[in-house]
Amino acid sequence: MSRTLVLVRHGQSEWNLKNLFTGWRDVDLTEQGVAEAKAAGEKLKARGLKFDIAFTSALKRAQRTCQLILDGVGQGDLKTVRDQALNERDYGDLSGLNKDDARKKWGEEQVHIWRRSYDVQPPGGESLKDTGARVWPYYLHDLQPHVLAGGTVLVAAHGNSLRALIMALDGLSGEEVVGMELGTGVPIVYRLNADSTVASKEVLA
Ligand SMILES: O=C(O)[C@H](O)COP(=O)(O)O
Repeated sequence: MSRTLVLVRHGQSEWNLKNLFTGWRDVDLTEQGVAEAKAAGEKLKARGLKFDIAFTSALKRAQRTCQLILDGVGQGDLKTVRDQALNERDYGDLSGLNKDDARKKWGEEQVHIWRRSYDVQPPGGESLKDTGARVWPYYLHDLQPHVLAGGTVLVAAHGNSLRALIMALDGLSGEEVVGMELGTGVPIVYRLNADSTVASKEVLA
């Protein structure tokens, strides 16, 4: 019984590089982002991991990361489910703005609250709580059954959709999640118990 769940934030995107709020805007990976996704595939291959199914978002930076990882582990044709439930948090009116310009306009503290707090919505956008309200049910209904059936499942998604998922998996509070940062292209390997609790977690940094 593998019961393994691998979470990977997409590689660096064009707007990560430009320091712009991205959210649901559909931007591509940079060359560095492609290299990070390939490196994630190599790390997972070195672990001997073989996936039964892959899940990704409706956004191309996550989809390309997913495909590059699958190519890297020699499973380029694996069934991959795309769903916008796994999309990045919707950054609303902040989408497309430069993060440093936003700090100058609204202050460091307000921007940090918008980016990292649990339940404060950025203007016109989703809080992490809102994001979790779509990610967690999707995990429970569509994804977790594959893991509990003994499978090995890849999820290539986004900084905040994965923060919401990890918050629930790790049982973090709204205060604890504020300090959580996910690196681009860094695989996080969970092994679950039969009762769906977490048996182990390893970050392949
Ligand atoms: O949508 C974005 O801008 C990034 O992917 C995540 O941004 P954050 O680190 O500001 O949450």
